[in-house]
Amino acid sequence: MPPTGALLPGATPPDLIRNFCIIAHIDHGKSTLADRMLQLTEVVDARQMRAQYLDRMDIERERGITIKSQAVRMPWQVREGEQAGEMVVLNMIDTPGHVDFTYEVSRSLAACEGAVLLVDAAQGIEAQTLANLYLALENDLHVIPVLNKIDLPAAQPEKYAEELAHLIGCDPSDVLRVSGKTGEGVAHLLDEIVRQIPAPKGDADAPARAMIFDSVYDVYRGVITYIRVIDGRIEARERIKMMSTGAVHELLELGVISPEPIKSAALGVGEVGYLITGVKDVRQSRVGDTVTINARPATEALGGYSDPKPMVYSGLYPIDGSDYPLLRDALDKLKLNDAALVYEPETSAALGFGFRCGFLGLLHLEIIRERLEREFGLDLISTAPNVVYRVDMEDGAERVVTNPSEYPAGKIGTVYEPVVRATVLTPNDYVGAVMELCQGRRGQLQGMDYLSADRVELRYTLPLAEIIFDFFDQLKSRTKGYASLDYEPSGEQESDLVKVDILLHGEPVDAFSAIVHKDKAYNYGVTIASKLQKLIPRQQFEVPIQAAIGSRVIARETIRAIRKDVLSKCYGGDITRKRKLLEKQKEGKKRMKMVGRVEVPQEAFIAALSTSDAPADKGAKK
Ligand SMILES: Nc1nc2c(ncn2[C@@H]2O[C@H](COP(=O)(O)OP(=O)(O)OP(=O)(O)O)[C@@H](O)[C@H]2O)c(=O)[nH]1
Repeated sequence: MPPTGALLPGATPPDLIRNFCIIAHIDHGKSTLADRMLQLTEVVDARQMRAQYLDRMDIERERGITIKSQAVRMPWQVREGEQAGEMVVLNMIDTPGHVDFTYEVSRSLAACEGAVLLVDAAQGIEAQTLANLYLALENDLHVIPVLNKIDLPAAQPEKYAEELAHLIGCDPSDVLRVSGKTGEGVAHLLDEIVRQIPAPKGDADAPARAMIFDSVYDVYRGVITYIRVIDGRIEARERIKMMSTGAVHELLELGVISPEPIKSAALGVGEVGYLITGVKDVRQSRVGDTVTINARPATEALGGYSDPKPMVYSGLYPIDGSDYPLLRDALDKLKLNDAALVYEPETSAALGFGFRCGFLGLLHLEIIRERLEREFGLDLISTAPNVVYRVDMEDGAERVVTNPSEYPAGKIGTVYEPVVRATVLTPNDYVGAVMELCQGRRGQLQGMDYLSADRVELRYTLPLAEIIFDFFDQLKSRTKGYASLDYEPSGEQESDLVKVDILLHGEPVDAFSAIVHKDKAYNYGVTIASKLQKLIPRQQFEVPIQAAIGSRVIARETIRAIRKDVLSKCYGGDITRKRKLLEKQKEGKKRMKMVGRVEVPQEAFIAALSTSDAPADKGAKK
């Protein structure tokens, strides 16, 4: 239902606009609540409604997570209170909830004046609730505390209202209660959004300034950029300018999403909408950048812009070497929609041609890999993920290492590794288990607070490298699933790191090299060596498998020699049968990779890497 009268896009007075987002821990019901709001405000009618309307990507819907934020304009007629009967425009900005996408969350928040802080009434506050709340407060947002899922038999609204009120310093009676599932309390919440969240303020006469809070590549339209107008007015058919690069673009279309795109002649102060310029790559329309009008440009960009920086690297290789060009094309396509994805060609003696790719985090890696396999039909091997190391050489040179096999030889001075500030929320009973885990991962306790009688917040500094392996799964299993985790980058620290090489018959296998802490080197070496010993078939000569730091061997396994005579079974004189067997053996050899003189089946690499691989961090889901 298109908006009417004074509420047309481009002609809505700021005091009739409310811009808000919903922030929540994963699975606390943000998408479901958003769906109910779409229905109640009648922008989507019941027939069109499908679960999680706003999550457009298939992977998002299947995994139930939100990756790309979207903004929807919802006209709402206030039902109760002083403003009853009045029409207002609510712009809801859906934010991603995972730590990998913190930068996108913070930009979405900056486009709003208020936030609905949604907490599952059966779970209470979780680590991400806190992290998101802090982000919202940093952005000066008005926060409306809301308990969701009050229809659940296990809901404890009294207890958690108390907890929430304590956290944000309000009265427990100010905590709203809704059910995204049944719709209970949602109309009241919309009224409260209008009543509590401040209207946008901006200078309507100033040169235009709009902030980009999302940008999405569309096959048919090119890049669709989501903006929030701060000052002035953006008119359709103007030429716009990106303030970070100075690039000028023709404006092909301007509009709002409600929830399908509706074209508009202009967007004024406080409005949220989209623009299309014909650029083909989201890198030309970056989240956080400021858009202005070329004819009358603003002089100062809005603050807060920063480039996304990859935190985790992994090599991606096609299992079938002839798929390499396909993989390159697929990465080129994904890049159009993902300003944070970086990659460059790399060759591995063991795995052939592939790409070293940089990601924001493990979930990002997993999503990209899954899209490559699913949307482009590729079969891939990914090497164990690693973080970015900085190495100061004794001669004063500095190296940045994104691939363990490029770890410099020679006189190494100091090695630095990235660290994160992690927040773990856990019931009291598991504090010991959590501390043990964090200490085992070289964590340093920074602080500890009781949120309520039985819930504790622990703050740790941890090396990122220790988290990207099974940390999250360990945390969950040691706390019976009760603890939650959130973390953010926090610089780097000096560390006692070494590179462990794995040698087959004296030849290093680059795909298995790893940079690990000195104390863990032995463990890594033994694990990989014994795994390979089981995976590699016997050869015609004895094959030692060694783990080494430099020239010092720290672990060794041996594959004993065997002489495999395939013809021994064919004692008869049938020459065609013999030939067939020899052919078959040749076929088998094609699937082998030669490492020095050793034949290694492709499967051995896959098996060894997939188990030493971080177990797909289930997106911090459960
Ligand atoms: N009983 C009940 N279940 C709900 C309610 N709201 C959401 N759920 C369920 O909770 C689960 C998570 O809901 P989502 O809306 O996908 O959660 P989300 O916060 O959007 O999750 P992410 O997008 O992954 O951050 C789903 O299985 C929903 O069906 C509610 O009010 N009551």
